[in-house]
Amino acid sequence: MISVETAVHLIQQHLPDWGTETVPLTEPRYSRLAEAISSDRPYPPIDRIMMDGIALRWAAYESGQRAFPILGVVPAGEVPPMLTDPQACFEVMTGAALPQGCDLVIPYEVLEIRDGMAYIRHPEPWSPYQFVHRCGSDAPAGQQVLAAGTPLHSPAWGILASVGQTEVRVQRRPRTQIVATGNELLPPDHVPQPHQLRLSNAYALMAALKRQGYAQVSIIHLPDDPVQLATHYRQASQEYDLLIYCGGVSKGKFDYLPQLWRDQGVEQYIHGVAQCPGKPLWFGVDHRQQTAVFGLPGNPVSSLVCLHRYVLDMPPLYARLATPFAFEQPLTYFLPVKLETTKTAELIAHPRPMHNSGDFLALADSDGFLELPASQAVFAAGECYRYFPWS
Ligand SMILES: Nc1nc2c(c(=O)[nH]1)N[C@H]1C(S)=C(S)[C@@H](COP(=O)(O)OP(=O)(O)OC[C@H]3O[C@@H](n4cnc5c(N)ncnc54)[C@H](O)[C@@H]3O)O[C@H]1N2
Ligand code: MOO
Ligand SMILES: [Mg+2]
Repeated sequence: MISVETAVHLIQQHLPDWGTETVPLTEPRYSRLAEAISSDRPYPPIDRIMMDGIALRWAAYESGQRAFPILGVVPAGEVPPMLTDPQACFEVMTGAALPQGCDLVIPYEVLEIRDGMAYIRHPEPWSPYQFVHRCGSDAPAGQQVLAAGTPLHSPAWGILASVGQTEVRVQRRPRTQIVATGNELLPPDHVPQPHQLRLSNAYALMAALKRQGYAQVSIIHLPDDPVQLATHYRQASQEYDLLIYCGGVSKGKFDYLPQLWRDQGVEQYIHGVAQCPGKPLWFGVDHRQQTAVFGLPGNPVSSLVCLHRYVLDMPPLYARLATPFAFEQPLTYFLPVKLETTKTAELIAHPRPMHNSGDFLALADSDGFLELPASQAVFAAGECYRYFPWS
């Protein structure tokens, strides 16, 4: 059996490149930018007023003048007027452009406004351009503001809107189908017999994928029937870039999938990884239509852990084990944990062990899982390990 590291490497090496796609600003979703974005003009594009108050000449204030006639009021969104009298001022609002001839803003809190005059009641040693966000000080026009590959979190969408990018090229998310297999499974709105269960895994997997920006994800349920599975595969491999099967990949009499995929021409790269849970993991690529096939083991914790470890693009986080843990087998162990963040900026992972990989209720009080390496059997409190948050 191969190691987790080898499995990750094989997947990175053989996963098809699905190219890029254009996403409109009106439908923001998580992916990575496929192009660099530059500022269309200076940022800010004006000398932007940062406090409600008055704008005046610093030289007049510096000379000791404390009473200023008000020439008018300047709201945001208007062409800035000209200060025609160097001894006068304008009332100005946050976000307005600094009137020409002014180089100081004084907030209302230290002023008294009466009979068309502004009186400075609490003078302070202000300097030129105090409370002014200078034109171009954040970025000049034409400067790269988002690099290709940037993860599209909410700030990035705000930046795109600001520079007038109404659509953007992103790394294309594959058209994905989750294929839940098993005669024992029923849709969640059905009442199962004791020997039946609702197909929970598919919904957990779909939720995780959607949060990662996979916009096109569907679920299908198929029985453990080789003819139906093969018919479905032939059609689905034409329609989808990524097929995520769940169940039917181990050693059972009805675990038809690994042989079926091979018969259908899918090149197998992985079957079995030295890990717990998720040992029977399968991965292959149908090179004729660039379709990737993952066979996630059916046990609910196994399928969810494998999705996070091998399919999703997860950030490299590390957390400290709160209490000792032991796992004797020479397998990488994925341990569900509840995360605590301390005021000294440490991530502390409290084990939330499960009874076995079918115990998905144990995940209710977890935030993610730690990856405990196969080379160790005993894991001491305080040791740091890679942490994967649940998507
Ligand atoms: N002789 C061996 N038996 C098993 C081995 C092994 O190495 N040798 N591996 C075990 C491990 S580890 C796992 S994990 C499971 C994986 O099994 P399969 O991928 O073949 O999955 P199934 O047999 O179809 O189902 C396993 C389990 O999960 C439940 N299940 C399946 N799909 C769903 C779903 N969509 N929602 C909820 N629950 C689901 C299913 O009912 C079974 O209880 O094999 C071990 N056996
Ligand atoms: O991988 Mo299985 O998930 O150990 O039960
Ligand atoms: Mg099985």
